[in-house]
This record gives sequence, C-alpha cells and structure tokens, in this order.
Amino acid sequence: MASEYKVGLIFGKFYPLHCGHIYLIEKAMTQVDELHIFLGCEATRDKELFDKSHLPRQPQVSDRFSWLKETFKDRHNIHVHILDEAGIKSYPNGWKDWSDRVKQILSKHKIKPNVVFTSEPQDVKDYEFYFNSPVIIVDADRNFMNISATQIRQNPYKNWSFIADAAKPFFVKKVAIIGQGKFNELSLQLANIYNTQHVSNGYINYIDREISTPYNQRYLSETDYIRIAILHVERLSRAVENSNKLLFTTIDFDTLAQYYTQIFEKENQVLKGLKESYHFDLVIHQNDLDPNHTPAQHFETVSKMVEALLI
Ligand SMILES: NC(=O)c1ccc[n+]([C@@H]2O[C@H](COP(=O)([O-])OP(=O)(O)OC[C@H]3O[C@@H](n4cnc5c(N)ncnc54)[C@H](O)[C@@H]3O)[C@@H](O)[C@H]2O)c1
Repeated sequence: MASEYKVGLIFGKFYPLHCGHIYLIEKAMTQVDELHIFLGCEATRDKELFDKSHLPRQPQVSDRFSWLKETFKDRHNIHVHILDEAGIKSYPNGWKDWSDRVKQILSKHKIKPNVVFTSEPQDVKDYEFYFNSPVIIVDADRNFMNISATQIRQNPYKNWSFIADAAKPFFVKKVAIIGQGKFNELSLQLANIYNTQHVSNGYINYIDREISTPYNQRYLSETDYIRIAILHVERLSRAVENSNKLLFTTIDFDTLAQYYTQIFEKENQVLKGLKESYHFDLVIHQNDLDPNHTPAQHFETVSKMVEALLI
C-alpha cells in the first residue's frame, strides 16, 4: 500500500537561526517528504526585538532568509517562504488573520500540508483548528538543544556555539589594530588568543614609509591603493566566514583613505565608499594610546577593549 505523501509546515522568526531550529527542521524531515518553512516577519516587532537585544546589528529579513537557504542548500525538498505579518495582531492574538495569510501562500503554491511541527505545546490546538492538520511536538522541554533565540539575542557571544554556521559571519565583530613595531603584532596575537582569523596587510609598512618619501621616489601609484583596498575587502570577506566571534586586521578603510589623502592631497571615491560602507566594530590606533606605555601595557589596554566587545 502506497503511504500518504507527507507535506510538513514549520513556522518561525529565526531571529537568529540556531541549532534548536535546525534540530526541529531535521527531525521534521525524518517524517515528511517535503517541508515548507515560513519565515515570519513584521517590521515593528522585529525592530523591537532588536532594540531589546544585545545583537551588534539588526538582521534584516533578507539575512534571516539567506541563513535558512544557506543552511538547507542542496536540500531540494525543503522550501523557505517569507510570511509578511504586517497588519495582523501580534501573536497570540491574530491566529485567524495570520493563518489566512499562511493559507494564501499555500494556495498560491498549491501546497497541501498534512502535518505541522513545533516545540510549543500551547500552539497545538490553534494549529490543529486553523490548518485542520495534526501537530507533532518536537522536544517541548528543549532537552536536546537547550537554547532559544531569545537567549542568543540577549547574549550572542556567550551562546555562540548554538548560532547556525550560516548566521555566524553576520555577528562577527571586526577589529583593526593599527601601529608599528610590536604594536603591529597585536592583531595577530589576539587572533591567536581568541582562536580566530587574522587578515594581515603587508602593504601597510610600505604605505607608512611612502608618507615621508619624496613624490618621485614612491613605490605605490594611486591605483595601487585601490588594488590594496579591494584585495583587503576580499581577504576580510573570506576570513569572516571562518571567524570565531572576532576578526582582526591591521588596517581599516578610514585609515587607508586618510593615508591616500595625505599622500595625494585629494580624496578617492572608491576608498571613500569603502570607508562609509565597511563597518569596523573597533579601530585602535597606536597613536591614540599613551606613548609612554610599554608594549606589555598596550597589550593589556587593547585586550580589555577587545574583551568589552563580547559582553
Ligand atoms: N499573529 C498571530 O496570532 C500568530 C499566531 C501563530 C504564529 N504566529 C507567528 O508565527 C511565528 C512563530 O515564531 P516563533 O516565535 O515560534 O519562532 P522561533 O523562531 O522562536 O521558533 C521557530 C520554531 O522553532 C522551535 N524551536 C525553538 N527553539 C527550539 C529548540 N531549542 N529545540 C526545538 N525546537 C525549537 C519553536 O517552537 C518554533 O516551532 C512568528 O512569526 C509569529 O508571529 C503569529
């Protein structure tokens, strides 16, 4: 006897996607032929969640969507839909309107669900009523993956290991430590200590020398600076994918643009654009620290500044 083709539904905010969500989804996948995930979004509610959180920046719907897509890429029977909840009374006061909006998407894509998965026992009756489907509760006590998105929003770095790998790069804090001699080694040292990535920039020593070099004896042309900047973006982008909470480097784009302006006595639009769009969470210039301090004291000062980023 042919068994019924099973189509499952899962609803969530995935703010952010974590291993508990992934467990729910994978557990559901053991019981269905096809799974439809609905990513609920509502601009005011989502902004409020961010305002109450300790997340470094607000994930947009596109970020949350891409975390799901990336995590379940190559899984052709997992489908992700964006569910705009604008204008509907917030949970749990808008079940009728909310389920009607879900049904619009179901009918548009000719999806005929026959099971809903959740870890929330209090929602079972409403899901059964509005979708006329049985509900399977997965790990209501969160014993298998003891984590919630609220806990991650409250303390993303303490709960780092639970954040979905696809979402981690979004939360990595970028640190540039700029200086000479022993100070220049700090970013590499801290990357080692924090078990994370470091992006060196070998050109920085050249650039620093160029400032005091007469025009006709300089090594680097104007376009070399653009190449250095683009290469740096590429290397940072690769490194952030494998970073553990922090990413260290020896130059930021604001400083690079300042060097350029100092040397060529004009602005460059590419560097200006990078300076405005590429955000660093912490930039430490050796010149801003006490010049009478020893390298060991600088190490202490900088370490404390970095540690404060993870609170
Ligand atoms: N307006 C309404 O009345 C109404 C009614 C129902 C649902 N909704 C919407 O549905 C969405 C529900 O999202 P949510 O808050 O449940 O999202 P969520 O992202 O917190 O969770 C998504 C799913 O993962 C499960 N889960 C979370 N942590 C888990 C863990 N550690 N182990 C196993 N499973 C885990 C949850 O039970 C849920 O089923 C929201 O967008 C909400 O607005 C609205």
